This record gives sequence, C-alpha cells and structure tokens, in this order.
Amino acid sequence: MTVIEVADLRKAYSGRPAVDGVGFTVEEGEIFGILGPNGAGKTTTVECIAGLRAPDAGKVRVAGLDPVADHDEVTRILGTQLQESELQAKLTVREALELYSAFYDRPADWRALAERLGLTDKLTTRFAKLSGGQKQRLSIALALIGGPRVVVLDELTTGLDPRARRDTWRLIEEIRASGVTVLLVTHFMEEAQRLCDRIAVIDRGRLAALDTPSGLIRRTAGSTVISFTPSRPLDPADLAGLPGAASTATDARDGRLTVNGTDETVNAVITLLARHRITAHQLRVSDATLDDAFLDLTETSAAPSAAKGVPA
Ligand SMILES: Nc1ncnc2c1ncn2[C@@H]1O[C@H](COP(=O)(O)OP(=O)(O)OP(=O)(O)O)[C@@H](O)[C@H]1O
Repeated sequence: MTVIEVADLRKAYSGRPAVDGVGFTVEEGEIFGILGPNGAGKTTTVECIAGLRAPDAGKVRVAGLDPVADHDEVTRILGTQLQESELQAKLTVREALELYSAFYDRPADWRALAERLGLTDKLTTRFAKLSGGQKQRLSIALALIGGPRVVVLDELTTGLDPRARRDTWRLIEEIRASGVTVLLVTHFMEEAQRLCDRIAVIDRGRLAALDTPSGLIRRTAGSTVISFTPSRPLDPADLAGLPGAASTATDARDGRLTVNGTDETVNAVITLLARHRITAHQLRVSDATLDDAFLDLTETSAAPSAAKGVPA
C-alpha cells in the first residue's frame, strides 16, 4: 500500500529551482532512501512531504492527505527528525520527551521509548551535555513519540563515529520491524546500501534514478570491477579495446590496474594477460559499489571517482 506519493514536485527559492519535477511513491513498511549530492534538493523534498514547506507545483500525499492543507492530521501520521534539529540546550532528556508527548492526543509511552533508545540513564541530562549519538537517539525518540506510521530521518548519522552509526542502523531496522515506514535521507552509501529497500537518487532537483540498491549498481557502467598488479605494464591500446570495459585506471604509486567492465571483460582481461605472458598479482574481481553507481548517476559531484578514474 502506498503511504507517500510525490508527483512532479517543484519548489524554487527566489526563482532558482531547488526541486524540479521529482516524483516517487513510498510503500508501507519500506525503508526508502533519498540520496544525492549536496544541494540536490533532498531536504526541500522531505520538508514538502512533512508539510513544512508548500510546494510551488505538483502533488504530495501522505496516506492520501495533503501535508499543507491537512497539516494536523499529517503530523499524527508522520514523525520527523529533520536535519540540525537542535533542542534548547538546558532542556533535559525527560523534559524534552514530556514536552513532545504533550503535542499529541495519544502519545507513545515516552518511558518505553527512552528504554528502547537507551536513554533511561540520561533522563536528567541536559541536551547540551549529550554526546552526538545520544542527541541523535533523542531526536529519533521525539520523531517516534506521536506513534507515527512513517518517520522521516534526515542525515541521521552525520557526525557519528562508526560504532554509533552502526547502533543507529540497528535502531532504524528495529523501527521498521515495529511496522513504521522509514524515509531516510542520507549521504552515506554504505548506510543506503545496507538499510534501504529502494533508493531515489536526486541530482540537481531531479530524480536521476529510482531502484533497489543492487538495481542501481547493475545500472552502473562497469558494474564488475577487475583489479590486479601486472608483472609488466600493459599496452593502453589493448586495454582500451577490452570488450565491455567502461573505464580503466592505473594507480601511479604501485602500478595496480583497475578495470570497470562486465563478465565479458573479465574473460578478455585473462586472455590478454595470457597472450602477453603477463602475470596478474593479487587479482580481484568484485561488484561495483553503490558509491560507483552514485557517481555514475549524478553529475554534480565534484570529486572524480577513482573507479571511473584516470585513463591508463
Ligand atoms: N531556505 C532556503 N532559501 C534559499 N535557498 C535554499 C533554501 N533551502 C535550500 N536552498 C537551496 O536549494 C537547493 C536545495 O537545497 P536542499 O537543502 O533541499 O538540498 P539537499 O540535497 O538537502 O542538500 P544537503 O545534502 O547539502 O543538505 C540548494 O541550492 C540550497 O542552497
């Protein structure tokens, strides 16, 4: 069942389009990711879904309701943890939970939520004294306090150390397992790849792709990555002619060669090496990552991908 519907959404700031015709649907029970470079329009899109911004054009529905016209009803269905949601520094965890509970007619039991999010021993701690991970857990608790059907999490794990990030991932999986649909805005490929059922890639205000993580990777030119250190350099002309090869790159430091291609390219590389009696040291064949797919699908990213690389 569709719980969020976005069709031809448009929003401009001072005449400059931030979201320029984005459309997707989110099904109940999904972890749906929104991925894109800085300034792509991700936050503007989720703010329109949460009813915090009015679209200039297009349609947004949450459980069939208009987030602007039916704002009160939508806030009961959709919980939001938005980017940089800072609470008052002096508010304690307990006060924040009680304050947010008071916004709802039938709030979730905040004590149970605090327990679930590992905040019970922090109830008397002021917001300013919490660690980054604890602040994030509190912001998730506040997003869940109204007992929402959908929760919007925007760049939840930015600034967290790897352990806190992994703990947060486990929490997100638990939230989904409890029946809540999750709309996740993220910059982290590993996070998107691990958590999301489907991902909308947004680039310069437009939908660049919408697929499962593995579907996005399959779309990448050169979804099979072959790397090895040849016993002596290969002729660039031979490499350029490899069937299915999308790109090749040589690491200037150690001469290690990386070829992004297809299964056909793997066979061709092996044949080429045999023909020239070149030995491949530490030969690895792996799948491209969501990182590669992201760089392939988005044009605004500043850094060139190592995988797309410098021509050999
Ligand atoms: N309140 C605003 N006023 C003017 N321009 C804005 C405003 N909010 C966002 N923008 C601009 O709109 C574009 C999209 O911004 P948005 O925050 O939606 O992108 P984003 O994908 O969430 O970016 P990031 O990953 O950096 O958070 C950017 O060019 C941004 O500078």
